Amino acid sequence: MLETGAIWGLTGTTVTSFMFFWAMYKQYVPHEFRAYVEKYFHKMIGWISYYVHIKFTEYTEEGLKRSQAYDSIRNYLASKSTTLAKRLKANESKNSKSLVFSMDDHEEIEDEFEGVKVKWHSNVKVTQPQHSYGRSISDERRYFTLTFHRRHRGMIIETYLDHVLREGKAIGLNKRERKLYTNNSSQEWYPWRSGKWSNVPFHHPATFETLAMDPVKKEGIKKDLIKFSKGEDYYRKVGKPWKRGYLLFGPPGTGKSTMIAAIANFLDYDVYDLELTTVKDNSDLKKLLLDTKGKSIIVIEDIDCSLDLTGQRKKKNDDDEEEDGEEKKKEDEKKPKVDEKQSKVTLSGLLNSIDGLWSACSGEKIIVFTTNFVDKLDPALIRRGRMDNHIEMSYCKFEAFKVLAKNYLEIETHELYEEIERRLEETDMSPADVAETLMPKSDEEDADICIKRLVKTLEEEKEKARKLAEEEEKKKVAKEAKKKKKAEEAEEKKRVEEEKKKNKKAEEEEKEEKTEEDVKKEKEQNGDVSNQNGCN
Ligand SMILES: Nc1ncnc2c1ncn2[C@@H]1O[C@H](COP(=O)(O)OP(=O)(O)OP(=O)(O)O)[C@@H](O)[C@H]1O
Ligand SMILES: [Mg+2]
Repeated sequence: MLETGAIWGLTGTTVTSFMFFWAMYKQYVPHEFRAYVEKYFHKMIGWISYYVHIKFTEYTEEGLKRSQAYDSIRNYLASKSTTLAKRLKANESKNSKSLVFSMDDHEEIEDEFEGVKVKWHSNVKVTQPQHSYGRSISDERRYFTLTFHRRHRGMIIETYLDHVLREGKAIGLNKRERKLYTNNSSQEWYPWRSGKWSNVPFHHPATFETLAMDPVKKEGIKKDLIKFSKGEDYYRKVGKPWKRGYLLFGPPGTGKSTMIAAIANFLDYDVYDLELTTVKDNSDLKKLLLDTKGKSIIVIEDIDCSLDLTGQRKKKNDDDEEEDGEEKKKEDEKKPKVDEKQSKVTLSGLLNSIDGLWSACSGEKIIVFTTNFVDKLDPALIRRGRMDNHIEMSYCKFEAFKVLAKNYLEIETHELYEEIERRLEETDMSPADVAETLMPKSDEEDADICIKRLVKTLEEEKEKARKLAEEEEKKKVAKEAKKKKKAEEAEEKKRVEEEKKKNKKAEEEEKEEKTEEDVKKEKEQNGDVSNQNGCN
């Protein structure tokens, strides 16, 4: 019998030799040849092994779309790994108050279901490094492998996997930390990363309760959202993809972005903030949208500025527009220009991405466009069916003011409310400006001071608006006078031209008459001469 020392010695030698050969293999066998060897090695193992392996990759469809099955499995395994795995990964939780553990890369855990044991292995494959601007960066592709005895194949595929996916999804929904995604703008540095999202936790405090707008309109929107979020069967029945488009339009500071945050909080959805100007082309846009999950809001802010999506503008057929031509040109020059080199997304590309065939992938989605200038948009972009619900966010009126006063000052009534109501009807002030005026600027400022400040501001705003209107009126009158003068000058010019023409014609006719008379006289003279000659 071998002694313990001898066994350790033997084992040590075997391990050392193995490590030596492994290092030699890795160093000297070329990469292509290794892939070849590994392929046949796996084939051989398959012939003799009793075990079945199933691979679940992080991205599906040629790496275009994040796999929901992978995410569910990760959640399921994370719930098991705290007790079963030896190596864990720790991340901060939702509120950064505690830690969340998950299975580390290259770690293995065993699970048991209905008396059957299976093994899960987490893998990561690092792609060949890509070189850009002198940097060498590689991409990591993760996947899980499930291993089980082949005699349980039926049960595992039909029952166990269903159980894992269902549990994982439920855990995911429970623990879900909502995210705000934004598309990567660093394509120049990492070109292969274009078409990908990066994210941060979404903690916007806006809710429908704090949103200042007409309560009837607000209720309507809430009902619409609830109907949509519960409408899976209905959408299937009518044969429509489960998505809904919202167009939010109105002047700056009227709460369009705040409304998006309120919708996200109301439905518990993620937000994908799509910056169109950094999307390379239509195909990149498709990739990005394919990589979005269900229960999400896809937002394109200031769609009129994002790209030249205004389609055919109104044809100029108006005198006024001709007059304004130069002013408009100047204004256009002032506007920031979209970098055409950077983004080649077209209107048709965007339309296709909103409701092309593949846009119906991966669950319910809300698409929101915001704009300050709804008239500038191509009608095709905002037609019902694409943008189903058009919501105007307007200047602050009394109902909206009451919400703001309640939020900012915690008051529901005040003796100046009537005056404020009247003044708000007379003045166009955005909720953002009203909110800023209402906000106490120091501990000494109470509700009364803030309300009085608002009344004063409204008065000033009214005066400002009056002066502006006067100036506008003056400009209009000057413009009219200029137009009239121009028309009169043109009329005068026309009259002079016609007069000239008339005179010229008269002169010519006179000349012609004279010539005829001369000819006649000449003839007569000639006749006289010949008669005299004849007589002689
Ligand atoms: N309707 C509103 N209810 C509550 N707060 C509002 C409302 N509108 C504006 N605000 C306040 O004003 C700020 C600016 O509003 P927001 O960014 O939503 O305006 P916007 O319409 O998106 O403007 P822009 O057109 O410039 O993007 C918000 O942070 C919020 O505090
Ligand atoms: Mg905004």
